[in-house]
Amino acid sequence: MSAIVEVRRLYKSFSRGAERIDVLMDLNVDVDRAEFVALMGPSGSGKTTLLNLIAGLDTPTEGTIQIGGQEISAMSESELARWRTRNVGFVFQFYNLLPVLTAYENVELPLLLLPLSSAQRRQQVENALGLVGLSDRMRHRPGQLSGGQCQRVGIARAIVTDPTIIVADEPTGALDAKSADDALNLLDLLRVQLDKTIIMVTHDPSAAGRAQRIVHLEKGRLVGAAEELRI
Ligand SMILES: Nc1ncnc2c1ncn2[C@@H]1O[C@H](COP(=O)(O)OP(=O)(O)OP(=O)(O)O)[C@@H](O)[C@H]1O
Repeated sequence: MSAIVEVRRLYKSFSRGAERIDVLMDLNVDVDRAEFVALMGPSGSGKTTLLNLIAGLDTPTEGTIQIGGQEISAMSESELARWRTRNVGFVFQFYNLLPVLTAYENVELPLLLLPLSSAQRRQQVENALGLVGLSDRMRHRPGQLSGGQCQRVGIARAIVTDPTIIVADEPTGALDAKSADDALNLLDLLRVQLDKTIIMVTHDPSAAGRAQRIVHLEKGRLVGAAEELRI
């Protein structure tokens, strides 16, 4: 297996007025292709910050991040935005669906940024909604769907562009046990059937247990080092 995500000597600080907050310090981590990794750690340990950096939503203070051989830490903001559109699928705790759009239209949204015909878009949206078992709910709006179904729409939207990696921030945080299980089964299906690499932040040990590897962060550093770093 080759690493698809390579994080090297990563530092991230934020400034608040004159104060500097060091959030991530000297982080090294690899994630393999088609690996499902859970990121755990106390509140404020830097999990979301790391996830955002890997997803190209923010840039490091120091260090490098390579994804699929591309050094995203060296990209300009517009390059990064273009890269994100094609390479990252996002799954959120509260789904982030637009309430006025149908399930179909919500899943179609990321495709509108790509040069595709409407027939190609339709095929990709129908495939993604089929994969999450919602072919019969395409015309429903989020308000007409359960929380579990909304998250399945969110997962369909994350996969519809056929991204390199899927990042999920507390994807089961708002779900009951059965819906959480369904969502985790789906994420695992994306890994097994479509070779997707999944990085999930979670506080829930049972959700984390569904990943192949758990990476623990504490005060901006990885704990449990050696075998977790795999470099
Ligand atoms: N844009 C920002 N500006 C200033 N400080 C920030 C910013 N983003 C995050 N931080 C700080 O960085 C630290 C880590 O935040 P982060 O959200 O990554 O933690 P987390 O481990 O995901 O926490 P939680 O489990 O509570 O979501 C916190 O102290 C937070 O206040």
